[in-house]
Amino acid sequence: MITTDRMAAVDANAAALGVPRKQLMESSGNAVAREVRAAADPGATVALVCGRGNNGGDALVAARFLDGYDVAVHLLGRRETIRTDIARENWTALESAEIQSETVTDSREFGLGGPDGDDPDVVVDAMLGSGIAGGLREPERTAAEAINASDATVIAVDVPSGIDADTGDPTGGAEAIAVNADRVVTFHDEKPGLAALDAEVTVADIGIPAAAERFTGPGDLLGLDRDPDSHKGDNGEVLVVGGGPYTGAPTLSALAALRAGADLVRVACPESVASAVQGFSPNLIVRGLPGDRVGPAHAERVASLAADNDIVVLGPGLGDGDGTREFVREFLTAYEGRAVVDADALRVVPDVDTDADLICTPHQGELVGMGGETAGDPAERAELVREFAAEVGHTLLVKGAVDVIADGDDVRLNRTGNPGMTVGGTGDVLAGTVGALAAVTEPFHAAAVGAYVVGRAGDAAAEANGAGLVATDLPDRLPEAMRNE
Ligand SMILES: NC(=O)C1=CN([C@@H]2O[C@H](COP(=O)(O)OP(=O)(O)OC[C@H]3O[C@@H](n4cnc5c(N)ncnc54)[C@H](O)[C@@H]3O)[C@@H](O)[C@H]2O)[C@@H](O)CC1
Ligand SMILES: [K+]
Repeated sequence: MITTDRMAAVDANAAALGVPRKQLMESSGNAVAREVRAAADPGATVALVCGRGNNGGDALVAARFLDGYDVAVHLLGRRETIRTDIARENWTALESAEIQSETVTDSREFGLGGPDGDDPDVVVDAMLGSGIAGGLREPERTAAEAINASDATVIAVDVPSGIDADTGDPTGGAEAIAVNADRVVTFHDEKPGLAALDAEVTVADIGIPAAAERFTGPGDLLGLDRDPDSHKGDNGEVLVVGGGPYTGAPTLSALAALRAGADLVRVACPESVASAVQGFSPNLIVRGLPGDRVGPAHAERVASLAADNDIVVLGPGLGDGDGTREFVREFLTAYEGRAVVDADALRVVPDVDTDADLICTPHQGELVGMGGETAGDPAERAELVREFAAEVGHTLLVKGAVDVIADGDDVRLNRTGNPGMTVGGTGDVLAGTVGALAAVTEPFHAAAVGAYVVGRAGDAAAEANGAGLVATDLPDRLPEAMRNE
């Protein structure tokens, strides 16, 4: 099963792997034509009703694969209104090939039949697919009524027009009109909403490489854009809890969280290091905790600070001194929100009883310290991480040459990054980045995107600085790494 949003991400990842959308459209169109051949013998009349998006583009391709059939293409709009270059190129190809095609601009002029007014044997519904928003407008609405009133076998491309592929409900509300399809040929994977429909569903393999789903890619960044109307705080408030023996670690996490898009980043650290942390950047809000180590006496104060933030990043630079583990245990036992847990705080996770939603970011050694297992073979390692995530009941991001992200159900691999990133501090950057992302998206997605963009920032830093790469190079490169291109 794949949702519309995930499908869009996978599609963009496939393009980044060298399989562009136009190539997928060619496969989709071919699959639609095969479905027509399965439904009717050569010589049959086939009306392809095409919208102006890529759903329509799939049927424009199909028309080229239907030699031997009496084909008529109805484009719902003028050529200039076709929304994508690839669909327009396929329209031009049809016109050049002199395949019978007409443009419909006025719904009153829409008719499915040939000159004698008979219904065609097959109608291909390629008006709207995953790009639909709201109920069918004109001329799609009139065309849907005509399709539903005809005796033809109706084959829907990807999803019947007017239906939400994620839910199976009409996009215009319960009573709204949608195409009533006999068959649906959908692409790449089953869609959650199709099973409930009274139609025979075929899933067509369109050549999206499995790696487009298995590995992170630029498509995973889709949907993370800021809402232009958002206010301060809407894009995440992050509390970093750390420091004591180390000052750099919490600072790196906090700066990374800011560069990864958080609106406000607060650092709770021992008073002994508070002014040093503040000295790194005026953009940080620093809250000093009495003493030079974070300990159990601070659990209540940190809990009240945490309540004012969307997410806590727990661990950077905390160390493993007297009382640190007790602090982490006490804090997590009472905390019910979302947190990224890194470094020394990780050891506590497997045996703490918490309602918090955690993203743990261990490297292989820390994973073993938590009680997890690792393996040399990447596929085996991924499966072990998935099983361990299910066991601890949290999201895991296990750092390595290939990072493994798992939440017990899903597993994703990330291969951005480079050996130069084994320098100290890159893990703190990652924890802060994941923290900022987890304030605005789901934990698994946040962990996967975090790994991807920090690796990308590291790759850019390595290109600029070679073996001289240091962790402080990374935060400033995050905004560029998060651009979806
Ligand atoms: N990986 C993928 O996602 C692939 C998608 N493909 C096809 O591309 C389709 C998605 O294409 P698009 O994103 O171009 O979207 P659609 O072709 O579904 O819709 C395109 C346009 O229709 C208009 N529209 C939206 N709601 C409307 C409404 N209620 N009434 C009238 N017009 C409306 C909008 O202007 C929208 O841009 C899929 O359903 C599938 O058929 C395939 O070509 C191959 C791969
Ligand atoms: K459709």
